Amino acid sequence: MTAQILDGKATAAAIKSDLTARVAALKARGVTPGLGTLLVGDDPGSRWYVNGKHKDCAQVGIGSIQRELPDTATQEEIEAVVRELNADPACTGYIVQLPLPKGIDTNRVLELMDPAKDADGLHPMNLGRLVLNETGPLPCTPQGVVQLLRHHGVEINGAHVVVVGRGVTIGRSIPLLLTRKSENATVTQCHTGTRDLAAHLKQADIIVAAAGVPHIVKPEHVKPGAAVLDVGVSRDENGKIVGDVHPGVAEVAAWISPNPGGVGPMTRAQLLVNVVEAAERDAAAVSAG
Ligand SMILES: Nc1nc(=O)c2c([nH]1)NC[C@@H]1CN(c3ccc(C(=O)N[C@@H](CCC(=O)O)C(=O)O)cc3)C=[N+]21
Repeated sequence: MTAQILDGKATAAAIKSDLTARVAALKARGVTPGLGTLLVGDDPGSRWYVNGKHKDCAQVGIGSIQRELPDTATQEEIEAVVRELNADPACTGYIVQLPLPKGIDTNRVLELMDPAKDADGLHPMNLGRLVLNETGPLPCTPQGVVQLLRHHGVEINGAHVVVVGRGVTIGRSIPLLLTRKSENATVTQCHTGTRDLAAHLKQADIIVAAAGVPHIVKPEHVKPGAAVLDVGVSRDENGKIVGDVHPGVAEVAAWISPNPGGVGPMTRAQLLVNVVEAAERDAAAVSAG
């Protein structure tokens, strides 16, 4: 058996085509969504990601506001730019590219962001809204995983999902999304304190591998017919991506997300969704008010 591909590139393209129409409708009402990014320092990887986000914006008609600071920037200088983005009417949503340089209090920066402009869905207010089943921006990588499964018709309702990892970008919040009534999954969260990871993985209908440990999910861990999502991004000595999922898993699973070409493009698409939905909420409030 060879697994079917959970094609993140194609799914992200479909989402972007839907967004293009919604952005045009917003513009017709006089609202232009604009994504801001704040990049601190010049890590080539971070710069590549940020540039990719602005390319995506150009494709769907979203405006771009690019802010940069040197890696010597102080806490105060970073916070000053955050305040400017909060106040800038052209910036309807933004992200502070992570990680920030050593010595910067990242949580203090993130908490200063206007939650209504939080394109990452990682502001404590928005994570709290998710817990309370209120509407708001959703964390991009977890929502990208959910959309990738939905788009390919993989049954989430009633499925047993095993998440490997408890990092802030996905592991900690994906169980919140998957256990909503609209998804209705049963979730087991595994992490470095888990006693028998292999036994948990073997029970899974869906595996979300987000540990950042190369090839931690091996073919013998996977129940035949499972769906396996590879969220891990490690690099080998040539800079090539090595995921959390061993390539041999494709012979056991029914569905597998390639890496690259799986969850990464979906994360980027969801960022645009958050920006457009925030602008749509604003536009609706203006019409109502
Ligand atoms: N505030 C903030 N928000 C983020 O969302 C955020 C961040 N900081 N810091 C860094 C991580 C990383 N990240 C990725 C997004 C897209 C791909 C992506 O599209 N990857 C492609 C290509 C990968 C390649 O070839 O190098 C793929 O998977 O096909 C990867 C990684 C967002 N991040």
